[in-house]
Amino acid sequence: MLEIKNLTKSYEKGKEIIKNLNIEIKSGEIVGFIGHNGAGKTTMIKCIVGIHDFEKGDIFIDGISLLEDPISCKKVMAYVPDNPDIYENLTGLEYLNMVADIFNISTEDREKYIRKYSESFEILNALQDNISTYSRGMKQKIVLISALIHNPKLLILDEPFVGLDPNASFELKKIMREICANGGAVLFSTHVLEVAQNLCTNILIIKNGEIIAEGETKAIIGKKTLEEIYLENYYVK
Ligand SMILES: Nc1ncnc2c1ncn2[C@@H]1O[C@H](COP(=O)(O)OP(=O)(O)OP(=O)(O)O)[C@@H](O)[C@H]1O
Repeated sequence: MLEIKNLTKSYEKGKEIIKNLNIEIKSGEIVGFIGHNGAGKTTMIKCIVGIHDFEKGDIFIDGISLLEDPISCKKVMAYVPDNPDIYENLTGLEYLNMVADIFNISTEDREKYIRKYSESFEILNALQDNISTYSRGMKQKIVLISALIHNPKLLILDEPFVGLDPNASFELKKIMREICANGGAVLFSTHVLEVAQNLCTNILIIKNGEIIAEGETKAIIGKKTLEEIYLENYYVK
């Protein structure tokens, strides 16, 4: 579903933030992406979703090269950034319809998905209000719904649980599992190791721009907790 080959990314010449990185994520996997502050998680995510360019390598989404056909790649994936900065002057519903227009979603499908996810995230009653009146968590819920509205095969999220209330976190985990059960895949960054341990089929650990561990969660943690494994082996002093 996602293949990264020899990815190298720098912001300044000679200072590589992502160093010749190779990753494969298969359908059905929920992958927790963990690593210290400044390790390169957001940078890698922004390369995958086409926000950042990169010097070397390529990224394949469902077999399609991001370099050769970025539009087709963007049609099958969705991205939820760590900061829900969206158009404040629209209502929640106007924003969702705008995204649905971009993805050419039929009236029937958009109504179905907006209702389904607005009910899941308990925001249906606020959809007619201006986004400027929303709390941070409410904005985050609108961004999540806008990501789900085109039924993506690959969902990529940067710190998705920060700021979500417990109900919304529970619903999001359920949705991630649904996407994977339907043959899709999910990649999300997090610093909350308990969530990664309990939710993720696979774990990816990055340190200073290099992948230092990857594999099935149970194989990585054995009889320990992910926190113990992380602190014993990967803690950056
Ligand atoms: N736009 C930018 N211009 C220059 N350097 C940047 C830029 N964005 C990030 N960096 C640098 O790239 C490195 C990796 O940052 P990145 O945001 O990818 O880390 P992260 O793993 O997501 O960290 P965190 O857990 O703190 O969110 C850091 O050294 C950061 O200072």
